[in-house]
Amino acid sequence: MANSLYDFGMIGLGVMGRNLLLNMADHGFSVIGFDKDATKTGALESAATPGTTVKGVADLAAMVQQLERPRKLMMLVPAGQPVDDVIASLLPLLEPGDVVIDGGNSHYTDTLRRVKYLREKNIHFMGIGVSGGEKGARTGPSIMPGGDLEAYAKVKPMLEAIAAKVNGTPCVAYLGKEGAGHYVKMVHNGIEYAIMQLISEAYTLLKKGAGLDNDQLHKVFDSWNKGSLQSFLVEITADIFLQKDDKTNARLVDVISDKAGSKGTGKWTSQDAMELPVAVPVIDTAVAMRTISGYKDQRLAAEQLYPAPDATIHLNTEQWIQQVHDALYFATILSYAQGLAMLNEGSRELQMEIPLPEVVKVWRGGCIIRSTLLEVFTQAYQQNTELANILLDKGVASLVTSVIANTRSVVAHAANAGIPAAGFMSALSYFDAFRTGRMATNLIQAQRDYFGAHTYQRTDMAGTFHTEWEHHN
Ligand SMILES: NC(=O)C1=CN([C@@H]2O[C@H](COP(=O)(O)OP(=O)(O)OC[C@H]3O[C@@H](n4cnc5c(N)ncnc54)[C@H](OP(=O)(O)O)[C@@H]3O)[C@@H](O)[C@H]2O)C=CC1
Ligand SMILES: O=C(CO)[C@H](O)[C@H](O)COP(=O)(O)O
Repeated sequence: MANSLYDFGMIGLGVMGRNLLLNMADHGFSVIGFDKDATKTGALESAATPGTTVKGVADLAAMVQQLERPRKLMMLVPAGQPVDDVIASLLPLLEPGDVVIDGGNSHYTDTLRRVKYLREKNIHFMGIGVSGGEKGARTGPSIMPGGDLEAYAKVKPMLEAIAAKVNGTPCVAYLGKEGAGHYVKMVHNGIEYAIMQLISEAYTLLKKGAGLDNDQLHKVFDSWNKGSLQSFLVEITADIFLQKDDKTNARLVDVISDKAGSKGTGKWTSQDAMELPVAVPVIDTAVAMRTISGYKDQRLAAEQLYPAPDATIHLNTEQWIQQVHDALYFATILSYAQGLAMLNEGSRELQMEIPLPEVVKVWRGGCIIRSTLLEVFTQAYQQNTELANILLDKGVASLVTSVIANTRSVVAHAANAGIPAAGFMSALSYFDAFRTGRMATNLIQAQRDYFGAHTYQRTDMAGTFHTEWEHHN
């Protein structure tokens, strides 16, 4: 491409950066990518679709000089210090009006700080959440932009071109002010943690409770993926059970260590939810379970100390599979409900103006939490754009009601059989509290007033009251 300038630049040619850039090229944009590792710039060029314009360079200044003005650049580097390092290296090379996008999983408070810092230098900075993993980035991710509307207008045609499509509609929309894009992506990941935890519980309930082997588990999850549980995570779970290990004759899932890692977005969701406050106990539980998974030595020691009850579920296998299906459906709805309630409250508290009807539409395709349920929620928000919690929608309520009895049965059986199912239990407990008009928390308020003169409100008259409680023994 002698003498011509490139439409778009990418910094960081790892899993996401390389694939997103190739996706842009496939949609007719001329692109240039920078990575300090020359093997990655070479790999970028050799992976390009013939006929597309893709260049890889190991010199940041050379990349910036070859971009069309105003420049449009994205970085896909690890969150935290690397993002600040890239900004510091870029700043002397940029001009007022240039657009810099952070497409990684940055914490929204870092994004707020960077937006402010770069605004002072007349550089547009946008935090954009991208979901879909390696394959999604290459063929159509879900994209969650937030921040500067003027900058968004400049990159909107490109983002709409590369995003996943659902019925022809691109899975990208402007999702609010300042750090909103990264806030929405953080909560997306919190919901992702929750649903992954629930699927792992369904797996253990079927495996330990009913003795299903990997082929049977594949069939169950595959059939679930053809019905009301249809989703990306259920689909890949079905695949996982069939994968053979190339080092042994075993199925790969059986030789993978049970320590689950994390990069922090689930934990941030829990932390920020506590801060607001808004209750997201299924997400909290999912984060905690990954933490407990790391206590391998302690768990092995405890296994010797505390013999497990008989884990067999004494129900007809087909009946048990149906009950676990229903419990997974129930708790998945609860996971979305908690995440969306957090977005509602976070948007209000932080004045981000996040449009929830758009969020659920953007999540319908391309992202890790895409599922047929997002269509249900899209309809719910069409009925009421101000819905504080999707559990208050009548359509959602009828779906939840249809599976509640089986969910209660699964939770009771899991408790009796000693099979850990904290996600299901937590979803059910949240639901039972949420649908209770008068909880037992009047007693907590009485205790607070008893020991700390924290006062209380009454059910029968307005005002704030304190009692000198009598000590009765
Ligand atoms: N993988 C996934 O499924 C998803 C990841 N994300 C997020 O996207 C971002 C990128 O992730 P991913 O592509 O998986 O990560 P990778 O580790 O595959 O790639 C990161 C790239 O960033 C480069 N890099 C690291 N530090 C710097 C630096 N200081 N300056 C310049 N370049 C740097 C690395 O270069 P080098 O190796 O040459 O040092 C590498 O090419 C992260 O924030 C991640 O959380 C978002 C959605 C999905
Ligand atoms: O953003 C993503 C998916 O949406 C990334 O894959 C992220 O790394 C997942 O989180 P974790 O690594 O903590 O499981």
